[in-house]
Amino acid sequence: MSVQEYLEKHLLSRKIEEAVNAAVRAKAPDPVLFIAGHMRRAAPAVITRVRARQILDGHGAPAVEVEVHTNKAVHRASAAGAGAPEGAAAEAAPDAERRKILARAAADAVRVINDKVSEALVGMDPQQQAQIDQAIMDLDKARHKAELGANAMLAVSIAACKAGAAEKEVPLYKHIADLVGKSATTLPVPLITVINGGKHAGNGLPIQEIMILPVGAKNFEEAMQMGSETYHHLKDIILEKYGSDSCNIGDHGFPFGDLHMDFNMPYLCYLSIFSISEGLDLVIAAIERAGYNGRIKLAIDVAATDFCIGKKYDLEFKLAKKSEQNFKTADDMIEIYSQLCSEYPLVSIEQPFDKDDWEHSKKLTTLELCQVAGDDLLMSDPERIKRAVNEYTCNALVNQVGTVTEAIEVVKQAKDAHWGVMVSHRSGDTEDSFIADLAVGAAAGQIKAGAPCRGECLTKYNQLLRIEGELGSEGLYAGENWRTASTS
Ligand SMILES: C=C(OP(=O)(O)O)C(=O)O
Repeated sequence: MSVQEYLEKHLLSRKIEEAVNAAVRAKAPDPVLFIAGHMRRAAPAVITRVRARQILDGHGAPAVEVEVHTNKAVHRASAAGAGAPEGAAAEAAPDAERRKILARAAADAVRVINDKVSEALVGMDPQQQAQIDQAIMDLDKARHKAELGANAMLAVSIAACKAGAAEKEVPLYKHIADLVGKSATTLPVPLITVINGGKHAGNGLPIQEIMILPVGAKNFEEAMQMGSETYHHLKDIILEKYGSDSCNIGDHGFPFGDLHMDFNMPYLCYLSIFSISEGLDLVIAAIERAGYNGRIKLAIDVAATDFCIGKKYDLEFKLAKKSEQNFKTADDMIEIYSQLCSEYPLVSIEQPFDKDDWEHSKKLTTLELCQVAGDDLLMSDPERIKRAVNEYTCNALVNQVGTVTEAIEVVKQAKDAHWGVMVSHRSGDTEDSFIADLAVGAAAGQIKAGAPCRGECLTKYNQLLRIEGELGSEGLYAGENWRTASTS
């Protein structure tokens, strides 16, 4: 592009004139410096380099942090987990060894970003998210995100998205809404995890999460207040019923409790419960004690892929002693879910069957008992979503995906099918709060970001509190419309 073309493209001749007029009006003592400052701000931002480093995520595992530099500022992002997919070797390795494998993967991703990704993105306009994401994907196409790793790619994409928002001088959620083609005024209902089980905790509970949804709150701030009160009542109930050993994560993250274990334990990983209804009973008791009966609903993430053996579901997969009666068929599981939906205010079930069990997921969805959200089943993969939409295999999307553009595409796909959209964190996430802005920008209606405790979870909820404050009377809490907010 010639200098003349560049000036014309960015309307710089007019901006030079404006800068000169402003210098005259301000009686600038040094007009050249004044005009230069003006023009630096008026010049379009371009990416000048991309830098990556290794950090630790919420599991204390190696993760990749990325900085996108423009001629104006530096924008930082990170995503949970190592740079590359963990692969069978890492999955099978003992924890300490796994850390080494993940560190090597993260180091590889850092090298690729500093070298190849930086070179590919230099000179690009940070507002052109789709082009940036395409350039990242093109680098890794042949390897299906194996070279960079999905999480490292996501970190680059998010950092670029933040740079795009800064260049437009709008909040991040507004920039995302522009990319989606929506207005950004809907605050999501938080699905707040209050009990962890499955592979995420050391108790006997087979399912991964029990969550509360304060749908009866008047706004997001009240929703978080209701959620955190209930969470702390739950702690008291657990202490009364099972004793202090049951709250087994200390304030400072030590996994077996420390002197501070009476306060603010991150997740309620008590050792003594085994059944889903036992967990739900505790949460219902906490909701009642907090005085929010009827205003808080329940959700579960079964993460059933983790305990599907052959075609059966081992509800005692973490127990040494097993009984045949707790080895359930998929049809038994449908019975269990139907029973739970009739006995509790259970409004959402995530990943109720194995990742490839399309048939039973469809059977459950068709019963219309509650929202059925696909996580492993869909893998945020447009082809799998298309099939699920056609076959009505589920009716909500859990969104965890490779680049911002891909996330937006699958959200649109889900919206077009009139599905619910749940923007989700990763377990052991980093302190990046991007998904809060994504949930508002994409008008998802639902966000799942963990307990009302621990920095990596709170950073998302706190960002939503800021956004609600910023939107003022324009902000609308999804509340009872949490399933349909994304489709309006
Ligand atoms: C948050 C989740 O956990 P993970 O990051 O382990 O998939 C989930 O399964 O929804």
